[in-house]
Amino acid sequence: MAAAARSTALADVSKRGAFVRTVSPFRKCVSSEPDAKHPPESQRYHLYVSHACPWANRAVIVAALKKLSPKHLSISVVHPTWQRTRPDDPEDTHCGWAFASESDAPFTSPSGFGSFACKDVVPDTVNNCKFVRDLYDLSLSKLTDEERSAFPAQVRFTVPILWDKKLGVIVNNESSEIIRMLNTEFDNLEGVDTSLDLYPEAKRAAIDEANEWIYDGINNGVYKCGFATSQEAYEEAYNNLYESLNRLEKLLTDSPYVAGDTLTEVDVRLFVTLARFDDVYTVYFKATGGAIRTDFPAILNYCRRLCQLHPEIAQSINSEHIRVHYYTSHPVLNHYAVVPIGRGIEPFLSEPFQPVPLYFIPTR
Ligand SMILES: N[C@@H](CCC(=O)N[C@@H](CS)C(=O)NCC(=O)O)C(=O)O
Repeated sequence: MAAAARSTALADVSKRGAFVRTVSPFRKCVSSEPDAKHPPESQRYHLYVSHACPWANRAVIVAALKKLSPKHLSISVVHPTWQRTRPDDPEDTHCGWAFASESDAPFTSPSGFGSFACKDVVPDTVNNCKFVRDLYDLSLSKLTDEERSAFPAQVRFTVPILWDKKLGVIVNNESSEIIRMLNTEFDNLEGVDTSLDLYPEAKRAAIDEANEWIYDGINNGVYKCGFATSQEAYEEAYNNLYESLNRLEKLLTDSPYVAGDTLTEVDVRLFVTLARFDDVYTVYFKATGGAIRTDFPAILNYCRRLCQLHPEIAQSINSEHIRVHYYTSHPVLNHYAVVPIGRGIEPFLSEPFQPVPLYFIPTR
């Protein structure tokens, strides 16, 4: 059965060494339509996230911007360092996200190195699980035979997860869909910011178009660089990444947000990758062609605008979890779990942002 699949995204590599992301299998929706299986209700749903994970960071930002969390939506935050998820079974070497309490002893890396504090973590008070994998097992055990047969053979135990506390199942584990639900489906609950629409009708075509090249070149593009297992696949991903960043630099020289003059979901989806770029992707994922704070002034200016005008975005960044996770969780990439000293993006965001167009180019 699907729950038996025990590897992680690092194993998702094609014959020619290119990273190919596995499709998220839980794709139900919270919906305000009559008779919906998962109707919007205050405190019915729970978000499982990692502060290190860019995909989960999207959900944390949208929940905060819409004023859904913590009043209507509760959240658990895993420890940044992956652990053996079946430590008593020598045959089962899967490593993945683990829950912890702040009072727990520090974790070591899966290869047994380092000491990483249980700081800024929130345990699983909904299901009392020790590992994110356990949540998938719980939810998979409730599938009907028909549903199970439609499930992929390989299930990755990923975050974010949107969990239905009433039915005891995962609703959805795909961040791009979770943020759309958070954006609209809870708007009837008290105190939710209904004036904020991150996917407005009039901008949908522009948002969809930008999401596509930004996902391929940048969000998933950094992973294609970092998880490639052949020179050819890495170089292809690298070229695509820097072509996309140059395209973005040009766009943001003239535009305050990616899709014009207001914040939309494309900015949230993009920012979470930019926030990890300099401390992690330039080193760990071999993105050596330029860093945001030194080589992309318009992108840096845009990050400042996002964080200063939308403080929920700035508050969602946890540079320590980010660094600790990447450098300690994949022994195959960094066996000794030595974490490079990082400066974090935060100190670079406080300088006032400039209006656009960023550069005045005289016509003669
Ligand atoms: N397409 C998913 C991707 C989520 C994802 O890959 N999350 C990573 C963390 S950055 C994860 O949980 N990986 C666990 C694993 O690969 O086993 C989404 O956008 O929600």
